[in-house]
Amino acid sequence: MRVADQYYRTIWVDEGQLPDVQIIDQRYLPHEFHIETISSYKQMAIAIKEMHLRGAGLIGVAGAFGVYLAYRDAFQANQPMVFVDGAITEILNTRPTAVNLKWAIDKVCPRVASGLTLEEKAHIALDAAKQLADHDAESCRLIGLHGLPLIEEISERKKGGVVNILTHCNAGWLAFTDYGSALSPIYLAHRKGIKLHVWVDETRPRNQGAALTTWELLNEGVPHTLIADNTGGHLMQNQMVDMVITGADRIAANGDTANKIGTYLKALAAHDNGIPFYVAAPTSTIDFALAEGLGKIPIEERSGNEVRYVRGLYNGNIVDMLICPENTPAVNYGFDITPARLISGFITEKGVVNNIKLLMNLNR
Ligand SMILES: CSC[C@H]1O[C@H](OP(=O)(O)O)[C@H](O)[C@@H]1O
Repeated sequence: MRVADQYYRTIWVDEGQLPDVQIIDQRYLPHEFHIETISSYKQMAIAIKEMHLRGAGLIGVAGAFGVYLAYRDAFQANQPMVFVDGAITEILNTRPTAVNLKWAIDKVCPRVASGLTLEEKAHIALDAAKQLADHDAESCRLIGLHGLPLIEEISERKKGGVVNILTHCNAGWLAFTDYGSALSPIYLAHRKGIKLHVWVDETRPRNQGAALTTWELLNEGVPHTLIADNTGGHLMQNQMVDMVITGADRIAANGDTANKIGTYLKALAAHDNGIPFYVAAPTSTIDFALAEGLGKIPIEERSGNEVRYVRGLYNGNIVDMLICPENTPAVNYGFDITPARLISGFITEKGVVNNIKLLMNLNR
């Protein structure tokens, strides 16, 4: 994506022998644009856990680069393989819900054959991580292509009138290496001249919608309006939403989908109002080993401080403001499960599918 006339991916390495990893540090957006240099696996594990970067696809790619850094750390400090194994387990445990993390690490690790030096292993892991980053970006580009006809169809039905799309959290460019999942078809439709408007859920507690999705849409010139999380139902009852597109962090084999907390309520409201509800995700987000999602997909619980405080700009400084009495107990479930029956279809890099059988076929 272009930011201030320069093209960026969300994660990359510069030229050179076994380079550091660069990421866009999302904690400061939309107010400041920071790039963080990641120089060790430990730093990468912290970046994933503390959400310097986030979004299922990007978490996966970052995990892959974390494996590379673990080999590089071991090579540079002359550590045994047990160090690398421990590092990989640590990276795997940073965020439990997005299955892309395991998917990516499972892709990189078998590529590193035993019998090689640690330096050679680091080079192989680096190449594998770079390939996964390219794969992630290409998958998202294809999600855009496959999702586009769904928007075009509504536009045609409305005789070129504005297509109103509601989205939750940030499933855009920032959540992947490039393009995004839910936002990818929206960007493509906008570039093709289709009139559209996006309702952006603020997405408490961390406000990925308010902070990140609005920033992305503004950058791309896509008309949008920020709404409080509780507004969607009212908009849907009043014919102000034509479709909902969200991302996903893990899709079970029956189609049950984990996504940012609050997604389920949007799906219920969409169902009640006959509004199509699509989940856009690469097939790396499908957990084919998990028969169903309800009660089975691990739900990340984060610090209650993310609920007690809200981050914002005050007098030119980024500050966290307490919004309740100090020490008020707060619970912070990061995700909820939307049952498959509420989902109209899945927009993947292999096409749009709406039933379990077709979803399973994508694994071939
Ligand atoms: C890959 S879709 C983006 C996805 O990421 C969000 O979670 P988080 O910001 O906690 O990483 C959310 O569920 C979005 O839909």
